[in-house]
Amino acid sequence: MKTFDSLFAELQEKAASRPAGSKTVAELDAGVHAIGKKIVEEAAEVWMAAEYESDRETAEEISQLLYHLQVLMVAKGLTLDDINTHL
Ligand SMILES: N=c1c2ncn([C@@H]3O[C@H](COP(=O)(O)OP(=O)(O)OP(=O)(O)O)[C@@H](O)[C@H]3O)c2ncn1[C@@H]1O[C@H](COP(=O)(O)O)[C@@H](O)[C@H]1O
Repeated sequence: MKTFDSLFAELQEKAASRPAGSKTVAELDAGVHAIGKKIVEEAAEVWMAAEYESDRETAEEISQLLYHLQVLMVAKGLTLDDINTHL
């Protein structure tokens, strides 16, 4: 099963190799402003799912929020250690 760390490694590799059809590459090319908007949108979807939808749907929305946060980390050149040091 994919984990937070393994997904991050995959996204870093996608950013470096830039394969055709990658949503991550498209999002990185859209820039930090667009990624930030996506994070806010996904955060709202997490909130709404937690209040009104099932646990499975909430978990799915959380996974999408984590994905978009990781894309922002890659866009900014942040590493997992940069984040982990603040946990
Ligand atoms: N985990 C994810 C993931 N989670 C969310 N998303 C993106 O988030 C979108 C879902 O957002 P929404 O639910 O808001 O759907 P939407 O608004 O209709 O989507 P958009 O119109 O915004 O594209 C999807 O379309 C994906 O673009 C993800 N895109 C990719 N991954 C994983 O990232 C890795 C690299 O993916 P690629 O870069 O596409 O190869 C792979 O392991 C993928 O499984």
